[in-house]
Amino acid sequence: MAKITAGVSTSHIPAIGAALDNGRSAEPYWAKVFSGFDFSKRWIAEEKPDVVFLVYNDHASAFSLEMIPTFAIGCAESFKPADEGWGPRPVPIVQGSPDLAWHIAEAVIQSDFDLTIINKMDVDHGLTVPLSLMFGQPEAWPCQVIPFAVNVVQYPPPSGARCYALGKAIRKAIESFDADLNVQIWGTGGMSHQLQGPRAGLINAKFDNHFLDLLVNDPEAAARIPHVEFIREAGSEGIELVMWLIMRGALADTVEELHRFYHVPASNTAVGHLILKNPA
Ligand SMILES: O=C(O)c1ccc(O)c(O)c1
Repeated sequence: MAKITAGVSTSHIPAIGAALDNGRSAEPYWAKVFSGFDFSKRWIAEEKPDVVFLVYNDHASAFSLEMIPTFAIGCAESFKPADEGWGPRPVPIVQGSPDLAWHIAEAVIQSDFDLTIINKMDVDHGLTVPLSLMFGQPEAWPCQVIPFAVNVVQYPPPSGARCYALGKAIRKAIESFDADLNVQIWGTGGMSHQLQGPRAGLINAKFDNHFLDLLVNDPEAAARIPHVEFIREAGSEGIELVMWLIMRGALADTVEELHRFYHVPASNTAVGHLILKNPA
């Protein structure tokens, strides 16, 4: 059977992708950001996941105000990097995992979570920046990826509790897939940031670190945080942290924290990163 061996969370700031793509990652400002992923790159090279189930949000690249799925699963054979206004990122095409994705869609929809099935989609920085942070700049991404897009852009986003429960349904679905696959689940976005209005630039390190602690050790409490608290404490885009709850819901109640990194600033946000190992 397929197994979820680990969860990874990371912010997905577009300027990180631009720093890598434009050869600026050694500059002192960016070197500090990338240093938080040195352990992670060594770790994942040994772990060699077959598939990453990657929870992220689209930034009006594949979707728009014309179409806003709350939860959308990518079932295609492959996904091209999106053109976000300055040409597609020079990163490999993402290879999907259609058989597993369709199995998850069937199991999760029949567990009463209504997913939108996506058979054609370009993927933006929300998905490609986490891949770059974890794998660097390879010729081809070393594993298959199932993109799982969550609406955290247009009100109303799903609650943290709903996301946490969805993670549990995703875990059941993956672990009932009859193939010997090493699967990781990643939750991306966050941490505190607000990109517009009088509070633009808001960073709340105390809230972010408390959220990291809760996510690892008391995920039920993290799942009870209401939208208004995320937005008040972590800024309007801090709501992206509900995506980390999908990742956490898909792991065991007790996990081992293998790695943690927290750094301010990267562009307008705090960078948070966790690697959580599922018990064997
Ligand atoms: O400019 C920024 O800091 C920033 C951060 C995260 C995002 O997802 C984004 O679209 C922009």
